[in-house]
Amino acid sequence: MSYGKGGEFVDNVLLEMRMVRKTIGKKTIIDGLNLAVEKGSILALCGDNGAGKSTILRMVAGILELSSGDITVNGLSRKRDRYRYAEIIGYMPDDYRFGGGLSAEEHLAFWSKLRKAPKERVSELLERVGLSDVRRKPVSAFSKGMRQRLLFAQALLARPALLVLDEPTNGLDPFWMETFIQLVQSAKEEGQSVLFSTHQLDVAEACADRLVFLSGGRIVQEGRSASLRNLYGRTEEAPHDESHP
Ligand SMILES: Nc1ncnc2c1ncn2[C@@H]1O[C@H](COP(=O)(O)OP(=O)(O)OP(=O)(O)O)[C@@H](O)[C@H]1O
Repeated sequence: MSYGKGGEFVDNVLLEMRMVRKTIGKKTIIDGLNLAVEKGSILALCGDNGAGKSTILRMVAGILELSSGDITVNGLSRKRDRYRYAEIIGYMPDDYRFGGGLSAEEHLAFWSKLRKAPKERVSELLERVGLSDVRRKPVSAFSKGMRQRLLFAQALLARPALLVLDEPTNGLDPFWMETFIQLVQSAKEEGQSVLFSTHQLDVAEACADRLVFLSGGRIVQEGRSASLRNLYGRTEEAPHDESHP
């Protein structure tokens, strides 16, 4: 990585957050955050409940306003190039209410139209996340893990340069957790970058190039070492997800 004259990251940086602050009422949630994700790399945001992970990801995804600072992706500013900026990001929220009694296939088809993704992508992704057999079932009948896999598929639809995933392995059983790791690694091999939040340090260590630990809206530690686990982390048991291919 190299730096420009103004101290800015240049060359291989895809996502850059500069002095990003978020306040809600009198509360400072994110406090002057600087963070960069290199092209073709995977960064895991770790930290306890309330550390600010979801807030950061929502700001990067463009669905939550910044109080100050700016975010750029591939040189496009969130403030100035709002629409083009949004097009290069695939976002998986941590909580999404599927409504309307639609099936998995109908949801993905709807999102693929919005993102102008080719039709074939729908069946390809349903297959990849193991939902082909239940494609016509209403999502309201899905387990948490199955809904997570569908949300992950929608983030992948348009092959975005940046995947922003909020707690993507939450609710996945060990099989699908392992599959998730393989899928983000293939995304990386195809040149995509990934920014995801997790409480599961095993997952972060298995697939991320860099782990960033947050506390109170600030970065408190970063690196690639398993020893960080002893300082800041806990590994949680994976809940049961019945649906295997
Ligand atoms: N709309 C809001 N109004 C007030 N406070 C908020 C709001 N949204 C988030 N916060 C606060 O901001 C802080 C960071 O929340 P955030 O959801 O980003 O944390 P997190 O690291 O994602 O937590 P978790 O691991 O529990 O998902 C928390 O103290 C939370 O209570």
